[in-house]
Amino acid sequence: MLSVNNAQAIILNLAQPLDNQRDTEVVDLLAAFSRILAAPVTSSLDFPHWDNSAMDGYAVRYEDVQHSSAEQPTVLEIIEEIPAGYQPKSTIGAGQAARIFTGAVMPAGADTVVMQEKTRREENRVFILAAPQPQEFVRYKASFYQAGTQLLPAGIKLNAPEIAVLAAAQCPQLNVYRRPRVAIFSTGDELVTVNESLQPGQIVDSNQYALAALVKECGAEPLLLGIVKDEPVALKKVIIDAAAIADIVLSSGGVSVGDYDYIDKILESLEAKIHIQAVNIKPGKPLTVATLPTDAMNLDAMNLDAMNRVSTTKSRLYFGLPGNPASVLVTFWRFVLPAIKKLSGIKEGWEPVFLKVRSHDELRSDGKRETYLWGKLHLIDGVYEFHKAGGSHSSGNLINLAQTNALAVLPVGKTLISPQEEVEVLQLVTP
Ligand SMILES: Nc1nc2c(c(=O)[nH]1)N[C@H]1C(S)=C(S)[C@@H](COP(=O)(O)OP(=O)(O)OC[C@H]3O[C@@H](n4cnc5c(N)ncnc54)[C@H](O)[C@@H]3O)O[C@H]1N2
Ligand code: MOO
Ligand SMILES: [Mg+2]
Repeated sequence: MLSVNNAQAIILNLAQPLDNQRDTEVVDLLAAFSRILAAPVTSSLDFPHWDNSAMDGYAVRYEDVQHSSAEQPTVLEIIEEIPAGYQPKSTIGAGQAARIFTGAVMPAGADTVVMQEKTRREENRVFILAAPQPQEFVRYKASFYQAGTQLLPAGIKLNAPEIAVLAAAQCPQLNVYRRPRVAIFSTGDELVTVNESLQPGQIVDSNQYALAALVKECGAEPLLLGIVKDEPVALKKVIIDAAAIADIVLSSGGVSVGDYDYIDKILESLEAKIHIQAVNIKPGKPLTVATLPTDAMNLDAMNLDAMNRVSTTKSRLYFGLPGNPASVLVTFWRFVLPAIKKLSGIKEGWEPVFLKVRSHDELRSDGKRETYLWGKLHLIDGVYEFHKAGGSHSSGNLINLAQTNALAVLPVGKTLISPQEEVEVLQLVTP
């Protein structure tokens, strides 16, 4: 059976980034938070914009003060006071200084700032009580960034530091990738919505909610197509509809070997190319990954409103996730999330990041499949420790996944991780 790593490689190869021309939109700076920059940004401003002081003190000529000490202070005449936001008028000559404040423009002639604490003031004279370093406490024009060079590259996520940089560079609007559109539907005759009363044999379609939340969490737009019966005609229609409006299609259920598991057969009838049908992972083994040829499905003939057509790419990535609720979450985190990241325009860092931590509990697997156990990372004296969730780790049990934030991984062949032993974990929620 296909290993988890090989499955990940196949999926990342299939996921193609949005187009950096067509699949973009212009948004205001504040709305750009957590979006993906679609075009590099260059500024015509230097940073700092001009030489300025890093301290409250005195702007001096280094050559005047280089031999100063508490015993033999240098005495300078103060010829100007320069607060922040003020353009200095005079040039500092031999034996002269300017009173200056943090962030204020350096006056011509001065090359060094002496911090206030190393001076003594007597009316319009200042006593320099210690020799500074040459150019000390001057933040030189363009020493942080040079105008005309690249300020930010395309394909990065705009977090608080990038938003601040863009504000400083006076970029009120940004060109970002549009959010990837992810169609979601659930399959199963036993499923009802949260509002419907449960009849014998029925359960609530929790997967749709789980997937909607996961898709939102990674910055994509969920398109909810509801519950579809285990019925080939209805399933075929929803797959065609989903492919017409989304970049990625996610279904849950119907991918195993049961008589009512139709997904793979319908994909074949739509001339989809099935790349993966099973992965050596627990939970989540019967995972289907396919590409849907949009032209073969005759989407154009469906007379869809051009605005509803989201992409001119020749195929859609389809994930038929296994129906068990724990399998849906685990396969999303392990396989779908990297694909959405790559599609979203992010340039790198698509793969999941594993941390090596200490396990608080004994972790067991039959060693046959790469096994994921859910639990919580606790910080103990600054070191992360994995605490396995109590209760059943059946893929049908959703309840004890609540309030977890990590998945511990037991590789194939590993049947036991003892308490205090090291384990690799996938961190799910940033603490
Ligand atoms: N003979 C075999 N049977 C099964 C195998 C196998 O290899 N041979 N694999 C098992 C594994 S592993 C998994 S995982 C499941 C996958 O099943 P399907 O993808 O076909 O999903 P369903 O049969 O439709 O449902 C499975 C299970 O999940 C519940 N479910 C389905 N959808 C939802 C939903 N939207 N919200 C909440 N719960 C849902 C459903 O009621 C079933 O209990 O196959 C095993 N069988
Ligand atoms: O692979 Mo299934 O998700 O173990 O139950
Ligand atoms: Mg089934």
